[in-house]
Amino acid sequence: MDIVFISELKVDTVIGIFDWERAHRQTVILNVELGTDIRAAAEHDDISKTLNYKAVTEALYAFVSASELLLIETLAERCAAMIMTEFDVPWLRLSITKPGAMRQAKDVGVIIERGTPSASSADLADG
Ligand SMILES: Nc1nc2c(c(=O)[nH]1)N=C([C@H](O)[C@@H](O)CO)CN2
Repeated sequence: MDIVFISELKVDTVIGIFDWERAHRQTVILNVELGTDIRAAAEHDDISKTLNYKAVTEALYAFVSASELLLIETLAERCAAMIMTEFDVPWLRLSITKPGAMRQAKDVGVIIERGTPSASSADLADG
């Protein structure tokens, strides 16, 4: 399995359990690794044969920006479901951090992995 990734996507959104957090947008940072197979795109040098990171980034940005959730857990699950459904991704690892949420810590957040890493027929043939 190959991976297309998006690193340190910054989005301002309404997120948090406290009253003040409902009134001010805060920055969250997302990192996403998307399971895919890049070989057909590489062979044909063709964007239509791969997972277009521009399309995923724009969809993720719009989704997070429009959300108004309490927990980063909920946001992570919903982002994962959206990406897997809309982009037909069989496996992903996604982290969301909320820098500055805890002044004692540089960063806090969650990391989730969802789906099953796919082995292509070529992988299986490679042994
Ligand atoms: N596991 C979590 N813990 C906490 C969350 C969260 O979303 N997941 N959120 C908060 C507050 O909103 C916090 O960010 C404010 O400082 C606290 N703990």
